[in-house]
Amino acid sequence: MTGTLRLRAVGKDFTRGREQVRALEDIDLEVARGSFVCVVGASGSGKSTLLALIAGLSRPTTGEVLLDGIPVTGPGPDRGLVFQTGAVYPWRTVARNVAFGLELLPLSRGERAARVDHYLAATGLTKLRHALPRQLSGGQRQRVAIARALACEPEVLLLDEPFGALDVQTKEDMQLFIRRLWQECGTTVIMVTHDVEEAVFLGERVITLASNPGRVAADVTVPLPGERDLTVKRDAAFLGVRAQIEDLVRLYHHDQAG
Ligand SMILES: Nc1ncnc2c1ncn2[C@@H]1O[C@H](COP(=O)(O)OP(=O)(O)OP(=O)(O)O)[C@@H](O)[C@H]1O
Repeated sequence: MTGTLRLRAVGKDFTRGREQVRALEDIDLEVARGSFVCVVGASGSGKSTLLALIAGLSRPTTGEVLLDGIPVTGPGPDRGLVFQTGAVYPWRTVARNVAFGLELLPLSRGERAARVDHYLAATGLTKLRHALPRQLSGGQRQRVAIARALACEPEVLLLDEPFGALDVQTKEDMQLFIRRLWQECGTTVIMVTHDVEEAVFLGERVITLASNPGRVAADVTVPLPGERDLTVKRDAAFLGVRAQIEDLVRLYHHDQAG
């Protein structure tokens, strides 16, 4: 089906010394174009492995990943990836960081400059365009990484704990920022986080992974309106889903420990 990301019976094994580790098993997932899906689960449940497979940085041992019906065989500009920290080039200015991925695309100089300007404005970084990453706060640096990924206008934006290293206040600012950006850009977003509150606030769907091997334990649709501000975190519906998913993460974590 067009516009959709599909994982079909995806499994991933790693070898660690003489041991075989099954990081993911039998993952079947369909993510519609333009949706916002969060992935939670205990440490080691395979969240980062799942993103790496979708990004094409790693190949599945079994099954396949399909974007618009075409198998993913490597990284590509149709999938942008942002990590927790440090994914900006320290020697490049903000604007040149945002331009980085565009240098590999068949765009004219004018088109490239217009894209950089557009995504600097969308991420509130226009005034900082000549700054170097070391002159920025952690939140600003993450916005540069997100702007750089979005500038390639990917079909899917993959975020791996992008706000995990930020203080609570900055994190909430970034949560509002990424939701607004998602609504403006219409890109599909798949975000891995440890933080269930964050997952419920941001996601239309929250997928919980179980560990050992990593597999889909639950796929919960978040019953909240599209327009959300931070006060929604105090609503009964929000607190109910949050508790439900926290229980699932705990259950499947204990499952693994036991
Ligand atoms: N390159 C690798 N070689 C061997 N084992 C690996 C490799 N990458 C991941 N693993 C194993 O696969 C499993 C899943 O790891 P992964 O990093 O995807 O989990 P995660 O849910 O993202 O964890 P965390 O929340 O701690 O980041 C773990 O058991 C991990 O040790």
